[in-house]
Amino acid sequence: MKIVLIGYGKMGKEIERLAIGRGHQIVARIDVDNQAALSQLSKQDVDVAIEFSNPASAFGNIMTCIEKQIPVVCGTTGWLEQKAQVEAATAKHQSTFFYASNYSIGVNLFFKLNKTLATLMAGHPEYDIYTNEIHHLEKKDSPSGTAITIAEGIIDAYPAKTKWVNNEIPAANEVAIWSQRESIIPGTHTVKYISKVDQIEITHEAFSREGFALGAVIAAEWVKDKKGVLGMDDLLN
Ligand SMILES: NC(=O)C1=CN([C@@H]2O[C@H](COP(=O)(O)OP(=O)(O)OC[C@H]3O[C@@H](n4cnc5c(N)ncnc54)[C@H](OP(=O)(O)O)[C@@H]3O)[C@@H](O)[C@H]2O)C=CC1
Ligand SMILES: O=C(O)C1=N[C@H](C(=O)O)C[C@H](O)C1
Repeated sequence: MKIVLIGYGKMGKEIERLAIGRGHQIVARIDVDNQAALSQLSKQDVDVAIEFSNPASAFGNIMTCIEKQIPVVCGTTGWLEQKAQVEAATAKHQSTFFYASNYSIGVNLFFKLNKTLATLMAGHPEYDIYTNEIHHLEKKDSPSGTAITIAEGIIDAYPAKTKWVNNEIPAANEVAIWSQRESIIPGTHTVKYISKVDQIEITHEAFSREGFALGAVIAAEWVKDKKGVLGMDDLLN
């Protein structure tokens, strides 16, 4: 498979290592110093683009791919207020857009566990809900995309909660996400239910970026001949 990497930072380099190991070819690496190279590519040059850049540049990069009908697998977080525009453009250009806030298989299992736990706990208001994410000091967005997905999962399953807040004391209808930036931590997410007498806690801790990168390459292999707006639920089910 011919892959273009958009964003050649920590994730771009890890994806390159795993993609080459699985027999794929990297035909271009687009980063901040050669952004124009993306507009010169056509769908004949590339099977799929994998986009891990930053919150400010993701939308433009994705739209360029969609307009060229290059299938794009995006992992960049912190830009999702523009996702509806991307979905409309995908339909208009009969193109392909795959998105996940987290490509790790373990985290996607954790998302399911989180929803099941929230369903159980919805009948036990004596427990307060607490969620926490810890990431390395270079992370640009807060809260993490994964933490937002976790909070949305709780809101779906726990009728008394209708919105999330970040790093502020929550009102009764709010899920608090507490964000922490520390050292080189690849990504740790915790959900706790705390009562006066005990607590229930689930945590996913990534030991490296390998799980994220492998999931993105598997998504690229799966999506290359598909059309429409897709995500991890489509891939894993
Ligand atoms: N969904 C998932 O599973 C995961 C998502 N992520 C997300 O992926 C994104 C990237 O993470 P990470 O690799 O750690 O970040 P890095 O900062 O290490 O890499 C991002 C790279 O993109 C470059 N860049 C900046 N502007 C552009 C542009 N216009 N076009 C192309 N590249 C550009 C940056 O250059 P410069 O540094 O010079 O600005 C940098 O080299 C983040 O949003 C992060 O939250 C991360 C891990 C897993
Ligand atoms: O920036 C990161 O590093 C990560 N970002 C994603 C997020 O915001 O959830 C996924 C992972 O936690 C690593």
